[in-house]
Amino acid sequence: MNPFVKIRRELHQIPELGFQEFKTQAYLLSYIESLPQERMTIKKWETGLFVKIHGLHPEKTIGYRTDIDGLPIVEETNLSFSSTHEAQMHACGHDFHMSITLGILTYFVEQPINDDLLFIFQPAEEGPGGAEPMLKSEMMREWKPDIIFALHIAPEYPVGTISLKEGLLFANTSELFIDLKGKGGHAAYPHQTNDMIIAACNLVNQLQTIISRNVNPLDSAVITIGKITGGTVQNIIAERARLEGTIRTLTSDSMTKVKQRIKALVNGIETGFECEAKIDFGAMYYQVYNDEKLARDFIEFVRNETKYEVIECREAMTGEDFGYMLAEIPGFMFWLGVDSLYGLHHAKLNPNEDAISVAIDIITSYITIIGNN
Ligand SMILES: CC(=O)N[C@@H](CCC[C@H](N)C(=O)O)C(=O)O
Repeated sequence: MNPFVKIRRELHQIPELGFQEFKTQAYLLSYIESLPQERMTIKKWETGLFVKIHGLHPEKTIGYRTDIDGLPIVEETNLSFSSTHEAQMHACGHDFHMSITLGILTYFVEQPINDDLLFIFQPAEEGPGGAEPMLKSEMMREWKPDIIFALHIAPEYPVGTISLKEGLLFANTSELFIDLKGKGGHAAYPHQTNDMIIAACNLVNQLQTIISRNVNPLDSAVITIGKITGGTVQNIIAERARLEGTIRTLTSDSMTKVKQRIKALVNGIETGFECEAKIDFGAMYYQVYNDEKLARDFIEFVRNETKYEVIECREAMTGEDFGYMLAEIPGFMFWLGVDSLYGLHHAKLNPNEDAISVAIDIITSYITIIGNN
């Protein structure tokens, strides 16, 4: 078996949520420390890592970033190497991202190039966000790369295909948490209460009118409420309800507008249902904006210099805190085709492992060219 497929399977078994990636960090460290250390410096950052491979005649530093966290999902793949952590799963491909990164790192330990390489193992991409604090860290100040790139698995594309575009690739995001508190009571006496289940249901419907009636239809925005909790038992009118969701917009102006409208509608719910509401916009991620020249050069490189296929895609409403790194360092992100019937964040996501060697092949060839010039 390809050693990086084996590594992927081992990492797949130990998914951990943001800033709790202790076993993951230990696994990564133990592998990286087993490689020859002469040209390598490793620094821990929270539950992540910075690993520098010193070049032969460095003129610049090339950065490559992987995320390392999992999601709170009960895995349903039935794979022999399914998650051993209860209700946690690598359902966004970060196990792939990590094993590919270790494959690239290993290659350049064995075959050094002129430039320095910085590998960034970043915690908490799914939330609350590790990229922004990592970017502000002492280590990043000292080792800041001159260019940086990363990939994300794409279940909808076949293996052997990558996909990207110049400019905007992923949306701006903001988490959304709304707590409602009213007067609960006996299920048979609704007139003596103000039911937070009814208030929450109304609010969920009203929130969608922001997308259909407040955002310019030629722009794009999404509000998803992914979780509702409230009440205690079937015959008690609920005193509390909580909505948890996320907002996605293609522009920061739309994000500001959507948030203003959410506040207005929540105020309306407070008045209409005689309750109290608290809004928390949680973590925000800046859009992923690919440097136009670097993305174009990479597209031409894969198209002309490799046996793989490039699809020039449209932007997506996914979010990625790698956007913060791209806002400060020129670079790009691309999608890696992994051909899974089930998509990202699905309990049955099962990416094709042949994509691991495809990614290692493309990226090591690309870095060899740009890192020896
Ligand atoms: C690639 C991907 O799926 N990223 C996540 C990022 C989540 C950001 C944040 N926790 C939020 O929910 O807004 C995504 O859901 O797009």
